[in-house]
Amino acid sequence: MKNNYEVRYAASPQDVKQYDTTRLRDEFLIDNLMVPDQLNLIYSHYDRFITGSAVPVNEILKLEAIDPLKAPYFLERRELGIINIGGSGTVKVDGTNYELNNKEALYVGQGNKEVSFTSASAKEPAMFYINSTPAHKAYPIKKIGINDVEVVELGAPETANARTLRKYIVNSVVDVCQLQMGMTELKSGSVWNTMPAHVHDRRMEVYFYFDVPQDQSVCHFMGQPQETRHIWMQNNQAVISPAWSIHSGSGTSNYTFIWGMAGENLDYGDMDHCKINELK
Ligand SMILES: O=C[C@H](O)[C@@H](O)CC(=O)C(=O)O
Ligand SMILES: [Zn+2]
Repeated sequence: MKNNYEVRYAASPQDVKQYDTTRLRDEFLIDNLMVPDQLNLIYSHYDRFITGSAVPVNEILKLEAIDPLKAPYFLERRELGIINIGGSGTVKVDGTNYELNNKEALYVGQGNKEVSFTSASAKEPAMFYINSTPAHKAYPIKKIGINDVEVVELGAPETANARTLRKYIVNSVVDVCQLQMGMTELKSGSVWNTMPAHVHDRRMEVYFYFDVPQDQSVCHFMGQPQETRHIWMQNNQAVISPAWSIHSGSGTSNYTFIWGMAGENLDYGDMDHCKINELK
């Protein structure tokens, strides 16, 4: 089965100011992830960042070189990060199997030719979330288990932003060209992520919201700090955050999200924080 893909162009903040709800969602919201037996990819012109998912149920899903890459295979000039948010599954890279349980990750460096995805059980399929960025060097494949991540506790219950941040694919854990990925889990009773908000004009970012309880939702905030907009996000949806945009959210309950970044540097802490009482 062929990989499905969609291309999204980059937009200037001056243009985005004029967007209505539909246009904002068309440009930035990704709402076709985690579809059973499909491998779906969204190619963004922001840092040529690809967001995708593979949910193998009855089929083996293979990562293919989509047309915009003009490459013989997907990773010819790219690196790849995968985090499994479903049941146990396997990522096979050039003949070697890597088992990924729930919330385990795999970094696959440039130059690997064949990548495929399978689930251990069709009843509880693996749900592979995928990020990929251009790469200039071939770094080794590395599995990142739950004990390999760097953990940071952030926020407080009083400000409804108590959360655990887990850095999976950052350069202190695995050698990478430009991709960074991690997961942030909101504590029960806390709803705000990335507040105080920040921007990093050096890097774009994609947020993927999951483990959102049934009938609950997350309101994602984007835009320049003094010109914000919001997008209501449902479970298993992602949103592209341009380098000029804040990326923060508030839920009607707690939830978890995966963040992925790419761009100019690998310094996770390089952010320009926005004063909460100056946001508009
Ligand atoms: O640049 C860093 C990213 O926006 C996220 O890692 C922030 C985040 O998960 C949080 O504060 O909750
Ligand atoms: Zn950020």
